[in-house]
Amino acid sequence: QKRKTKHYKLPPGPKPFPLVGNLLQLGPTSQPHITFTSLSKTYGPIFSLQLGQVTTIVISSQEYAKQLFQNHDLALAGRHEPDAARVEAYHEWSIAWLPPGPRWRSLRRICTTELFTTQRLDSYVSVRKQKVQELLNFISKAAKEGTTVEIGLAAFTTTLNLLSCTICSTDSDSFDSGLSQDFKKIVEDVMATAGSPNVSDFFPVLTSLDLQGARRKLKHYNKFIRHAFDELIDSRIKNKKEGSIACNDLLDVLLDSQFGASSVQEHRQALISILGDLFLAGTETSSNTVEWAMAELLQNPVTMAKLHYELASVIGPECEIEESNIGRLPYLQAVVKETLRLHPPVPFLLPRRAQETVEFSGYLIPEGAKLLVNVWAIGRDETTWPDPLIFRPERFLERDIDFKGRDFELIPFGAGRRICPGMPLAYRMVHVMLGSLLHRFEWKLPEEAAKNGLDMSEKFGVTLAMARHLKAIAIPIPGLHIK
Ligand code: HEM
Repeated sequence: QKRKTKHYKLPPGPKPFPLVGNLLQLGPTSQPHITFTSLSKTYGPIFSLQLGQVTTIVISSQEYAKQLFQNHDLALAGRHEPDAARVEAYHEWSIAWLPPGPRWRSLRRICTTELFTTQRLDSYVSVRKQKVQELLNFISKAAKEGTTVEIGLAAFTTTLNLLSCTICSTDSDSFDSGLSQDFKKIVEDVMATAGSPNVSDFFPVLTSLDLQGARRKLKHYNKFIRHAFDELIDSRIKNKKEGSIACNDLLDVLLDSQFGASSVQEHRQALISILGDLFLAGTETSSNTVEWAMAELLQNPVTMAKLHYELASVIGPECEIEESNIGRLPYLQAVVKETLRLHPPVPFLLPRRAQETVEFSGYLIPEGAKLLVNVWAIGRDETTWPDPLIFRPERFLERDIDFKGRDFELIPFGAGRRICPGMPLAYRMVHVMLGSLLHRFEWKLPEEAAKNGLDMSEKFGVTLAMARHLKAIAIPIPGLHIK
């Protein structure tokens, strides 16, 4: 390999200093997606950085993303898991952080065949419908009482319930218990901690010092998460022993599979990591999408009116939006795509590791290098998107572009073998939640936000959240009555 690639060089980038590499030039950045986008304007759509001991290659254009997924997907499909993901060996059974070996394949296969097939997802449609109805009832109550709705939290609670009834046939929370608020805080903090630049990741020799306290924080959160899943698993095992009717859901399948675990403890560790992956990866991403979409709609009344019109004419006042209706709502789909373009919930695809040295479009990607795909930059690239900063869903009515991993200018779920396996469920949840909020209610901003403008700043982590959570006032649409 070395002989074959000796004529190639790393992609261009700022000259590194000894030992620290380019770390000092980057400065303390709390928004790496923005910093890296401006670097791409200087060094081009593929550039390299030496971040401490780690050679890092950053891709910021659809052309290079296409190269990656079409020509080098396997060689570059390893993961550069952050040190934070290694706490209590979480990464050893995590679909998100495992390298693409037999263990990753078997865990991913179980999830895709037992959870995300159309047939499996269809079998839980009516339970999910019930959960969306609870969301509408909650908002209806807030509208009657004249209180503002924290959109992200309402969407998060619903997502949590939609996921838990699909994965383990249980309700996680009701709207007034406060549990989902605690869980949301934990997921937000885990995402921010795992995604933030960490000295331990740049200098693996310093890992044991945990200079930024990331391990300590994650240990604390793990305790809460582990406790919640332990309770869930123990109660299912007890029910099974007592002869209760099998739920035949993913949790039953996971309990019955060994997937190579060599002891009871290891099996439990595997269950915690898999459930952790699904709940952590599935909640914030989906609820943030609804929150960003609502924030954009509230600032674009004409777009909101068009969406109201589509929902009123296609669904009508008597019916609720169902998952099977999504295909008949092209404007709703365009609004979701436009939201995912401007506000990709995962701004960088999860960091990849070169499993071997690769010649990549005339450049060298050395074995072990870290590869980042800046989805945020690709969605705002002015050579692809006219007026990229304007929220204009119509662009997706004019061009046939989808986010399923074939159109590399829109890859909020990634592409290739590591594409998000939860996409089919996220697709249903996000469209139905957003569509229902708009079908049943008019929305306005509280006075202060209406006067001063909405704060659209971002909080960076593995996921990209609104730094100030969106609050809005719901007004029931006349003539529509929530049951
Ligand atoms: C709008 C919602 C969502 C978005 C935008 C999203 C996006 C992503 C992205 C960008 C990745 C990384 C892909 C890569 O590195 O190439 C990913 C991975 C993953 N997502 Fe999602 N996701 C969403 C919802 C969900 C849901 C609902 C679930 C499950 C319940 C889920 C489970 C996962 C898992 C397990 C992985 C790791 C896959 C692997 O590394 O093999 N996601 N997601």
